[in-house]
Amino acid sequence: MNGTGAGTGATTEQMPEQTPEHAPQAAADAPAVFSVRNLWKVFGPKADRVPGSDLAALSAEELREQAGCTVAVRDVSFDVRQGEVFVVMGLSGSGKSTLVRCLTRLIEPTSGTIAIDGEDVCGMDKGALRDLRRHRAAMVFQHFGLLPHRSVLDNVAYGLEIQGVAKAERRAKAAEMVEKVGLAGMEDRRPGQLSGGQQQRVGLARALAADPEVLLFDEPFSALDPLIRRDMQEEVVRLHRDEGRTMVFITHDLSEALRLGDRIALMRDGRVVQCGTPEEIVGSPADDYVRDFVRDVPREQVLTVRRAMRPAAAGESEEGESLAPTTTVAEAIETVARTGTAARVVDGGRCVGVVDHRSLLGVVAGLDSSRKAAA
Ligand SMILES: Nc1ncnc2c1ncn2[C@@H]1O[C@H](COP(=O)(O)OP(=O)(O)OP(=O)(O)O)[C@@H](O)[C@H]1O
Repeated sequence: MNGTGAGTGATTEQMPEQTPEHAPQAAADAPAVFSVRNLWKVFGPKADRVPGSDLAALSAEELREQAGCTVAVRDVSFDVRQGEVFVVMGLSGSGKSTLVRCLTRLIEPTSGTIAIDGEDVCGMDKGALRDLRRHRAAMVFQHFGLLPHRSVLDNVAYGLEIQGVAKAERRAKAAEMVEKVGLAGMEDRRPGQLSGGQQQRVGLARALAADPEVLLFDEPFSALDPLIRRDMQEEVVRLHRDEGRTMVFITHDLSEALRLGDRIALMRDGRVVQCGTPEEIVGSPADDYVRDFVRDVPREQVLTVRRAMRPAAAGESEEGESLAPTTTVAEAIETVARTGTAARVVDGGRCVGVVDHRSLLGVVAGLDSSRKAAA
């Protein structure tokens, strides 16, 4: 792990377009689907003596030498809210996969609590766990493990087959999902006759066919070339927008996290160093590590006019173009440059502030960083 954000910086070209295609943010007061509290995962002998003890204060290296243990997840707490895309981001080895695998106990947590819809995951027996993984929180892996001799349709129907769904019903459901992920007309092909991106879509359709409450994605697109990867990201955004399904998405790629996430948990050495919206992470980094991580992000493409606005002066709240509070600073710059005047930020029919050349440039230059983004 290189300890800095070097190499993770996003270029302008890679940056998210915060256009209306981006799914609406899940409401901050939406109920939690997953609630994780004080979660630890320690690998190694007698791992359960580590959380909360003096051993936990040792550096990773000391702990490995003295106790033969590795702390992959260290005292992590967060909620995944209904309808949001929750991204877990961090460099290689920071604990992302371990954390997400703990959610459905594909990896057994060492200590802490996990609940799904208020139900204790750690107390589930084998049957309840199977049900959890199949119906409630399905995982989409980087390698989908498609069955090579089966058609696209049968691959998609496979999960339903395991569940004992009758043939006609599962084929009908599978056909619907194949259509949903944009593979209509390819039902009879074998996986080997598909491109990498199309194979990913088959895997996605298979996970969707089980109609899980939450989709868990483990770096599903990291092996794809950039254009196909972009396609698949848009597919995820579209699915999310159409269905509002809750998603947890692991990535080590900052631009992917910013493009997809309603909220991002940024991990370092097993800890969540900051959990917030893309705007909070980029606009109000919690520490130097996060600041370094997001250093190359074009701020104007992530930050919104909420950060740039100032109170309206007399007469200003009735004049000028109106912008939604979710408008990016980049879009607002275009409006202000075109009209040559300040623009109003209007929320629910009420003018909540004004942006002008100066306030917008202040955000681009980072002069706003002492100011917190409005909630
Ligand atoms: N089964 C295991 N036994 C021992 N240590 C493990 C095991 N699995 C993971 N680790 C360690 O836990 C830490 C976190 O690993 P994890 O795979 O969760 O990270 P990650 O952020 O998902 O990395 P990547 O992006 O490379 O997949 C690493 O130091 C890793 O070496």
